Amino acid sequence: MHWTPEHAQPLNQWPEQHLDVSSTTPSPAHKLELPPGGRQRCHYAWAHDDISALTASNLLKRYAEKYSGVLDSPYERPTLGGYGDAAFLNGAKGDPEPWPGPETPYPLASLHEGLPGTKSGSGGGSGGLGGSPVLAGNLPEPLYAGNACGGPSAAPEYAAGYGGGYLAPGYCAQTGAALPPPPPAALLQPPPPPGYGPSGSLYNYPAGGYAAQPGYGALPPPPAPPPAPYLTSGLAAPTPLPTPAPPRPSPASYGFQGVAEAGVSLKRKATDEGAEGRYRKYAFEPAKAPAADGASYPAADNGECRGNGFRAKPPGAAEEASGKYAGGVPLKVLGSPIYGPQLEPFEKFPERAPAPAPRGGFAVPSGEPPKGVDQGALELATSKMVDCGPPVQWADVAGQGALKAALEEELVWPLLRPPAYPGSPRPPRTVLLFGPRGAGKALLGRCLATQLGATLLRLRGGTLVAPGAAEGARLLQAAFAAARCRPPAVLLISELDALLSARDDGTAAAGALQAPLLACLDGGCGAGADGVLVVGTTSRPAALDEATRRRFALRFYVTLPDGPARGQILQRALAQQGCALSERELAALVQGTQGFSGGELGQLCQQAAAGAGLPGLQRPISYKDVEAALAKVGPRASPKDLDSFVEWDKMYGFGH
Ligand SMILES: Nc1ncnc2c1ncn2[C@@H]1O[C@H](COP(=O)(O)OP(=O)(O)OP(=O)(O)O)[C@@H](O)[C@H]1O
Ligand SMILES: [Mg+2]
Repeated sequence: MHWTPEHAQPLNQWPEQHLDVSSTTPSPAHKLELPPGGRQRCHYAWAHDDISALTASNLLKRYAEKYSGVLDSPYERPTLGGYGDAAFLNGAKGDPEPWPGPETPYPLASLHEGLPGTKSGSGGGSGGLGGSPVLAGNLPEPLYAGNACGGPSAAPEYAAGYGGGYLAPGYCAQTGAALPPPPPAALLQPPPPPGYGPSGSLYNYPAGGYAAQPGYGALPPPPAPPPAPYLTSGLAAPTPLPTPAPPRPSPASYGFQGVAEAGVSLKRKATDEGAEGRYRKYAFEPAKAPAADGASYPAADNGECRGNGFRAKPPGAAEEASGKYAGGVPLKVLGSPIYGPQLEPFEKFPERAPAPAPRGGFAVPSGEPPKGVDQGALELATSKMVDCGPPVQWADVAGQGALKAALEEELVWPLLRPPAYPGSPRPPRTVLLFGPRGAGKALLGRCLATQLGATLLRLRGGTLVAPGAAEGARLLQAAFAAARCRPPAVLLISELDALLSARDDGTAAAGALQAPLLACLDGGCGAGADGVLVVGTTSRPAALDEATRRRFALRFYVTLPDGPARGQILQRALAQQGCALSERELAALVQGTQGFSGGELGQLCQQAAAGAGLPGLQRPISYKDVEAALAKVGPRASPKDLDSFVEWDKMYGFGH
């Protein structure tokens, strides 16, 4: 029999049409056995016990010819998802269990294997990853086992059926004596075509997933086809190999599979520096503008004060940034380059570009001035509390990778995303950041405002307490009202503890502001106050009573910077002073500043500058100046303090 065009059926049709391998008519008994809808099985069963060895041998030949036709036809590699519909195993579609016939069904795998573009022991045209036992052997176990075939792995079946003899054991039991002697083992297990073999780059999937596929385009042109020893009649092998599947876009998420499979929380995977992929954006980037604590920022509310990156680019900002940091010490501990989009706002957006429309659950239609709020206090709050500082990106915060990831995942994304379904839980509107002084709590609050595209309003507990309880309460209410007027808004209340309990300085109003604060938190962040996020910060979390604590839906510990983060903060701070230390000096400095907060590191550099006579610009800061400053500036948080933060975090914090 020769191949004719009719043999060139698409792969997805041949099981229907060519699995009917019976050369005999089914007996009535067989017809009786027909299970409903089990046509495939029955065809197979007829062939099972009716055909002779000779017929089987002919069939083998015939199949080989048909395959040669199939191989000439255009080949399309189905996607993995296609397995669901085309799952065949031992001729039984969609049935993971072997056919329960009286004898073992013919394992057609012995015919199919080694043929590119066919699926072992199956039809359905699924010549995908699991189709070839050669490939299957290279697949990581979970991937292959997870396909829709659901049956026993093809590789063992192949070995048993194919390696054990030319025909399947089930068949040999009947008429084995009549069969010709099996060909040599080398012929029975032909070498796989190039690209399909264990070392082929095309399907040689690493255990870790799909990372870094070189792409099909990089493959060399397929060489001459291998001989076809599996064709007993000596038929010529199909000349061209099937055209390799078109380049498959390698999804970025593939690289992440390993992490997910490891069963580790993604946010914990956010290593601080040098993190690849998605967390790369958390890598520290020298600031484009001094990120001083907010008090120094102009308070004018000219409509450009959203910390969202849409402010006008200051003239020469880019040049200044590059020039300023060009002389910086190249530091090995520095993270990988910042994630692209995070860098863009300054450079890309035109002057006075409109602020992005509030999105998701953080959106409110309008900022109507709330009734009953003192108009004077509202104006005061608006003019004095709105922070017009530069935007702070995640990369502007050195270290704190896990915390940044947690804030983004548990706060920013839920606030920005629209609710998944009506009635889905409201995203949190309050977050407490606690930790040693200068650890970067306020910096993170500003960063949150930037990420949310929100107006930032800042107030300090100490400032509210100073003028007395009544005035403090009035300002507090005005601040919440001003935030509600300008949604989306982030209201950053530093030194929260000052409002709650008597302090060492014996301020009279301390404690008296607790009730107004709770009322504002309930009203300002309750059901009717969409579009406002309250960020409270404190270095004395133990001063918070339960009522206040409960008002903050999320509570995160802001730790002191670790070594690499200290190096980054120091390098930036020193670069701002025109100082470039050698790598060795910087490493020594990092070592010597253990326990310093970010704020204290900034003070250290200022002290060094003062020692060098700056800003009189007598000479650049040297390592000796910094060393001398170390004698004057030291860490304030004691190990005992740090322990108490850890304890409080364990009891009331959310961990990260
Ligand atoms: N991780 C950091 N990366 C870069 N700069 C930092 C970091 N942590 C702190 N700083 C800098 O240290 C200074 C103090 O930070 P910040 O005001 O955010 O600390 P804080 O935790 O709010 O302190 P406090 O408890 O006194 O209010 C700021 O200039 C800030 O830019
Ligand atoms: Mg602060």
